[in-house]
Amino acid sequence: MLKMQSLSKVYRTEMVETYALRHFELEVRQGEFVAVTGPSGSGKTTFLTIAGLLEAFSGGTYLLDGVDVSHMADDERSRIRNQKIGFIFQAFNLIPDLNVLDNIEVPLRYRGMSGAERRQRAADALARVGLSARGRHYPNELSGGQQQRVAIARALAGSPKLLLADEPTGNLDSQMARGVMDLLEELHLEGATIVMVTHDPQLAARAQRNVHVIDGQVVDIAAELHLDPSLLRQRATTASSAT
Ligand SMILES: Nc1ncnc2c1ncn2[C@@H]1O[C@H](COP(=O)(O)OP(=O)(O)OP(=O)(O)O)[C@@H](O)[C@H]1O
Repeated sequence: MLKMQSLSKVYRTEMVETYALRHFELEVRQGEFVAVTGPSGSGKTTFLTIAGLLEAFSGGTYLLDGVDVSHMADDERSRIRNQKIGFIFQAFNLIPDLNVLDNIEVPLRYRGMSGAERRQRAADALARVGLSARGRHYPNELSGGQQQRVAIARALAGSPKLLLADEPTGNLDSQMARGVMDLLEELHLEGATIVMVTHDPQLAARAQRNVHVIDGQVVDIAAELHLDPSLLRQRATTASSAT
């Protein structure tokens, strides 16, 4: 699904060059749930913005779903981003003046769908995250955990090939964070490919595989858990019955 080879990203100002990523190597297979961890400033967000085609990189190769996006023009890159990628951010990024269903529809406007199809997909995605009754509510009428579920529904509505999450539970208390992690685990068991950046080792432990980044490089992919789906399902059940 995602393959980065010797990827580098340099931020240049007049005085300083910062290598945010250097010889960055990562492969994520379809259906994997990968957590990317590492200290502050190690390059995790830079990796995620490049993986999500939000930012260009300086060198190396990036294959997304078999397509080499390394030298792509900006408009083509945005087209692929809208088609293939769903984003979940720490700050939810919902639009306060739009109700929940309208928020979920926003990215679908770039997919050339009819209004009826957009509404149907938004309703289906909202049902998937268990919030059908909240479609006409506004974001400030929802709890933080519910807002993040809406943001996940928005990411899912376009049926993305790849879900990218940046500290998805960073603004939530521990109970709500558990609910959001349960949902991500369920989506993974249903076949979603998820890459999640997190500071939190406990959250990372719930992913299928951990990738550690230090100083812009992947340093430890030996910490893989390689759990089979039945074990993951068992773990998800235990986690949700504990809440
Ligand atoms: N726009 C920018 N201009 C210059 N340097 C940048 C820019 N964005 C990031 N950097 C630098 O690149 C490096 C990696 O930053 P990045 O935000 O990817 O780290 P991170 O691991 O996500 O950190 P955190 O966990 O604190 O969010 C840091 O040294 C940072 O200062």
